[in-house]
Amino acid sequence: MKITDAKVFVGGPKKNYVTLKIMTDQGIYGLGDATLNNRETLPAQYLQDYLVPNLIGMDPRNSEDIWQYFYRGAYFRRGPIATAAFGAIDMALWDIKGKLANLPVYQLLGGKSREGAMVYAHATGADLEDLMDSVAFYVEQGYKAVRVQCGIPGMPKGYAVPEAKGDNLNHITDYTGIRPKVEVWDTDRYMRYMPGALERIRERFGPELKILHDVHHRLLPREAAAFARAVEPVDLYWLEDPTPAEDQDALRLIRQHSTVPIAIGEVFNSIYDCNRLIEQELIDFIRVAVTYAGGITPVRRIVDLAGLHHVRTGFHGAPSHSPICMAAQAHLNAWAPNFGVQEYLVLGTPECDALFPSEHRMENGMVWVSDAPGLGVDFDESKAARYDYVPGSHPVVRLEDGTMWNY
Ligand SMILES: O=C(O)[C@@H](O)[C@H](O)[C@H](O)CO
Ligand SMILES: [Mg+2]
Repeated sequence: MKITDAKVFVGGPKKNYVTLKIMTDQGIYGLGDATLNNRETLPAQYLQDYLVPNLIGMDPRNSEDIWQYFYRGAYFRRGPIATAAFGAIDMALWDIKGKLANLPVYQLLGGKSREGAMVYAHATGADLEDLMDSVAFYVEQGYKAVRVQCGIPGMPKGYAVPEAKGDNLNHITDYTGIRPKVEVWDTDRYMRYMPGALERIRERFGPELKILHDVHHRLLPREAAAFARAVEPVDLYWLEDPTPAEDQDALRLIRQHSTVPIAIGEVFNSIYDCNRLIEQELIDFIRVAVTYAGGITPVRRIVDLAGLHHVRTGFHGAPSHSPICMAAQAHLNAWAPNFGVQEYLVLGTPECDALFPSEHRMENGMVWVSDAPGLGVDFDESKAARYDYVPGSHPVVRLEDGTMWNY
């Protein structure tokens, strides 16, 4: 069996999805997602210029060797542009493998450990009252877990939250131009306000709701330890990205002062970003994405390593991932013995569903994986032609005096 060709598409409904389609001499094709949020053209270019020409003629069944060939073959290792491109290839090869075997990918991983996989929604609010409405909206739809973020009084231009009340959809990446919007951050205001706000959410929604909160890497280690201690009474499901991702030792200080579960990893792109945190049991949830971390092959290894150390999965699911990445994660979630939760934002516009037809379903706060062979997502090329690349950007954040800070 041989790969005969591969095509890269960039575009989508209000998104720049990077979709890879690998064709074979047996008529079977595979699909992968290389969307690197707000830098989408770069993995596309890497695929087109280097990886696709080398793929042609390879046996698509050898997904492990192909992954190693590109990873080691690059000489310069890791980095999200490369791993997003490798990730798309790897997803497409698992898709082909499943179609060849006439089995859904979760069967190739070891079958189902559960039926539905719990997801968490993003509730956001310009202020706490607005956030409460947003949480109620998701609870009414049956979500069991909700991430909560709201504006901080006195802090201008928010915190990855809407500026206007009632605008509760998460659209962090802005497609009105290449120059990022600037948010303003004030740690003191956040530290004073947010623990009490989280307690009010717990009081209003009761003990059952799983409440998650994302700090977006903005606290220094001592501040994060103090914050984690302050939110202990809230009984959070997780506290996400409390400190800048590069300083892994920062998490040790948090551990010494609090038992709040820590989730990290959405900006990681290899097992080498995860292994110390997992082995030293400094985290409770690993948040890699199948696209950014290089595909199903390496992420399965991360999941197995995590399982040895009681670390559960909580894969990234921001709207920048196409339905193909979300499908790959749905298969891993169905299998993983140490599954925790899956982040889920409403992608399912009619336009997106038409471009990526599938039988994967979201109901009652759970994802129900498709039983179709392979990843179970198709791609309608005839509809892809109507979407072009639209320059966009992720916001940046500065302190009030102008100092650049961590998003
Ligand atoms: O946990 C999340 O989904 C967020 O941290 C987003 O990934 C981030 O704002 C990038 O848009
Ligand atoms: Mg996050």
